[in-house]
Amino acid sequence: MNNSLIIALDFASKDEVHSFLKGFNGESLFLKVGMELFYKEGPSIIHELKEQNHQIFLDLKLHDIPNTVGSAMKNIAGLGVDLVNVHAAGGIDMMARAVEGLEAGTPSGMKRAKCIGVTQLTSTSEASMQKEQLIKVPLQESVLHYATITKEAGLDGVVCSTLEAGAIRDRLGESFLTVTPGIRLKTDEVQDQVRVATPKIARENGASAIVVGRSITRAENPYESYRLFKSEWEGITI
Ligand SMILES: O=C(O)c1cc(=O)[nH]c(=O)n1[C@@H]1O[C@H](COP(=O)(O)O)[C@@H](O)[C@H]1O
Repeated sequence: MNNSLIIALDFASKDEVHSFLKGFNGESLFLKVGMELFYKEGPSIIHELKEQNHQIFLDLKLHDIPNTVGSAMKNIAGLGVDLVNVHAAGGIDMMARAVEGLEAGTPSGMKRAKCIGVTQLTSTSEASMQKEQLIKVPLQESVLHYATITKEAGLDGVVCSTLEAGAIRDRLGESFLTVTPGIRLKTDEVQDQVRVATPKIARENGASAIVVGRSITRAENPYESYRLFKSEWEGITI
């Protein structure tokens, strides 16, 4: 999990995923399946990707009452994915039930998926958070607070931007995961993201993993783009 580059497979169907992965020559990857793809293809896409030896982050961002999230996680656990997430705003009870559900649903002999809490989405600015969520503290404080209650609930880490990763690490320790989307190369367009940084900054700030979507999936040469992100993330000059 640590030092992973996770590719966000934000595609409309498995056909698009297959043609994307063709360019990677069977390399074992860490792939994120999100709502768009999962709501179209369901569990079959997970089974296929697992058969191809990829690690999987199932990003469904659960946020509901504790009982519903716990039961949903029990079903998700049977899919055998490596990483799942919930919204930390759902609260400590909800997050604790998510982990209980995962534990109850993980088949014996299999490792339970790691569970992380989404703090403030990387598309959220401090101004919009304060105006729309009526959270009247600096954004970093809100993220740190969500991270603290996520740990208290027994989760394995958080989703945050690279800009908060260092402070979370300092407060909650190195083993508490910081999975960071909003990653762009200097020359990339930011699009709908707000709190963005390069893979180099993510590494310098001590992020556990980076999540990269469109800069790789929509690139002219996705494999080339993947190699570029990976080398900057790992600090290797190519
Ligand atoms: O949980 C996530 O993965 C997530 C949380 C967050 O705060 N921001 C965020 O961008 N993501 C996901 O990370 C990916 C980022 O994609 P790109 O902006 O295309 O690189 C998308 O699949 C988002 O759903």
